[in-house]
Amino acid sequence: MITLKNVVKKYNDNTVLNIDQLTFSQGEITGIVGNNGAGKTTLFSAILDLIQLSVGQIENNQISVSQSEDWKKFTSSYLDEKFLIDYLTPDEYFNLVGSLKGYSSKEVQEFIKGFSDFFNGELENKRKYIRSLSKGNQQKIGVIAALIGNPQIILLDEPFSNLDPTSQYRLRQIIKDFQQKNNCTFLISSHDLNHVAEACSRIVILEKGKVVDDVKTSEETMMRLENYFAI
Ligand SMILES: Nc1ncnc2c1ncn2[C@@H]1O[C@H](COP(=O)(O)OP(=O)(O)OP(=O)(O)O)[C@@H](O)[C@H]1O
Repeated sequence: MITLKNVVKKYNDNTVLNIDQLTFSQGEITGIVGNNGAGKTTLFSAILDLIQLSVGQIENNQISVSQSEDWKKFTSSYLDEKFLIDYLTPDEYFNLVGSLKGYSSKEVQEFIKGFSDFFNGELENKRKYIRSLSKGNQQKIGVIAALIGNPQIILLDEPFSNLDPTSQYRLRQIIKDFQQKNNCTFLISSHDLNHVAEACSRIVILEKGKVVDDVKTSEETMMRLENYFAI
């Protein structure tokens, strides 16, 4: 469970995140939506302790993220390609991530095999360096690497962007299946309302750093999102 209390992030006088109280419970898939600059990436960076808050506190399973590293054992994420190591091949990168989590390369390869449809024959057993792959394929590597090691909390920043439509649908299913199997918590930011409404059990709308809506996904959710964004 992740809890935010009185969280404020300012850059000079510009307040980009301002959340009184927000909780993400175990087993939820929450979609974070909002227009450009709404604060989605800032929220994720704050939860991952990649930026220092101006005010407030964030706890991940009762561990203050800014005061201990213990939450990193059960938390994983992919925000952007800076998370990758571009002079490795995809297999080398997966093995490296696996080894950090105590998995043998055989176990990692076994796990990775389960995503061969998603990789579409372009990533496994290829001698290409990550830096020479397309943005979409780089993104696939980062997202699947984030699933290695049975994490309990997974943050994905715009995981559907850069992916072709077939891969978007496959990723949606991968997320849902992984959550069901492991009862883990996903936080997913996205501009794709359709995928968010379909994959997520809860949707939080951010606007100028504030939570302006927070709903359980239902049949009306898509209409509610369209009404909000079609202003
Ligand atoms: N290092 C920084 N210095 C100053 N302002 C920043 C910095 N990082 C982010 N911001 C500002 O914080 C606000 C929120 O940005 P953020 O990237 O979190 O939005 P977002 O919802 O992820 O947007 P997008 O959908 O465009 O990716 C923006 O106004 C942005 O310009």
